[in-house]
Amino acid sequence: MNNKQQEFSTRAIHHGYDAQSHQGALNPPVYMSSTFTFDTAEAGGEMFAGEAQGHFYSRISNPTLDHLEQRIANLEGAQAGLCTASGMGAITSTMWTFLQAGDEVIIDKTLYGCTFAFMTHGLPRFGVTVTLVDMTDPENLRQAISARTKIVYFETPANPNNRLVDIAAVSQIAHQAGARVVVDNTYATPVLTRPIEHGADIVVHSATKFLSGHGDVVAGLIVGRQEDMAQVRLVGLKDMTGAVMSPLTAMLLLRGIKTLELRMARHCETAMKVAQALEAHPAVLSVCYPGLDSFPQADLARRQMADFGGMIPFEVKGGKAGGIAMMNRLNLIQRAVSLGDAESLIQHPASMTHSTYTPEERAEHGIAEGLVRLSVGLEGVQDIIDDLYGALSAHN
Ligand SMILES: CSC/C=C(/NCc1c(COP(=O)(O)O)cnc(C)c1O)C(=O)O
Repeated sequence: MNNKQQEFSTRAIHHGYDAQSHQGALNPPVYMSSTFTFDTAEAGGEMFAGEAQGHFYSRISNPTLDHLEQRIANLEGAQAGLCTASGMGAITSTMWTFLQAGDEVIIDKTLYGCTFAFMTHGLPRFGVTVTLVDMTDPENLRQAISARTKIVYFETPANPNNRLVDIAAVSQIAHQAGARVVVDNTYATPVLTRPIEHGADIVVHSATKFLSGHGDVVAGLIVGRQEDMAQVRLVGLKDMTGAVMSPLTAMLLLRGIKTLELRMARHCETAMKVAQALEAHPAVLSVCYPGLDSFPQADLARRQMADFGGMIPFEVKGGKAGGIAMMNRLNLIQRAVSLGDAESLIQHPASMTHSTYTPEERAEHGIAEGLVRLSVGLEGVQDIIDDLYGALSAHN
């Protein structure tokens, strides 16, 4: 194949793997091996010293994970990748690698609940200052950033309210101050947004979600420059967290990623129709979907996203009680946390994924008590809409 970059799905299925180099196996072998033998005692010493290449212990590297790391890096347009046991494993391994007491991290005001807890309660216990900034206006970052700022961190779209951050604008400001930009790309995936192409330094994923797409793994992925990924592998992952991925999980992720582009197209197509149907219903107060003209950051959505994702946060009349009652009347849509699965899932952030925020913090960070979050699955769109309308029809 000439050096023209192949299309996304071609790379998602084939990049970095040659069956003829693996007994003709169409799928990469799964190396369920915790340790690897040395040809000589000296060779072992050279590997530990980093003077020789190769696998010696699966907490550091593994051949099956290697295939997945190369593939996700290619799809995100990064030099290198790293697998972790969970999205939180990806986030914490990255943060511990580049931070020490006295440093500052600047985070956007809306993050997934456990990420928010790690940043605001975990890091400060170890002398790291965490500053919250509303990055929907990059000028707020310019006012807050300083030479102490080592990392600028955000999600776009953000969990749970789909708030966007302008990656290029924020990266330009962060780099002027010498900070690294770390973007959680779980919601968009590289199909819709590739943060590295907009100037970000590191991308993290909860691969538990859209990337695997079948609700059958908990996993994380990190991509970035070669030297940064080597540091996260040997410091954050090997020593600080040990949050390593099983080769079996890597195999399931390689399988899920083959259909990522196909699935994201269906998630987005269905979500657009569901968002429009919700917006038209009299019992619905607000729908925050980037593809709607009513979305407050519609211009940025069209600039930064190839399509608008599968996540729909919305509010119904009656506040929290109304949202909970509506959720309990659903039949097809499953009441469950997590997102990006074939099954449509619905949950209540204030009492579930974002219960780590205080009520005051939720109000401050745009997470309404009555907000419900729908992850639009791959079922028939009319069945999803009928289930929602059935649950809303009883709404007074
Ligand atoms: C207990 S709530 C279920 C999990 C949910 N989210 C996870 C998540 C993580 C962390 O990823 P894991 O460690 O793989 O779960 C990181 N970054 C983002 C944007 C996420 O949404 C959830 O339902 O919103």
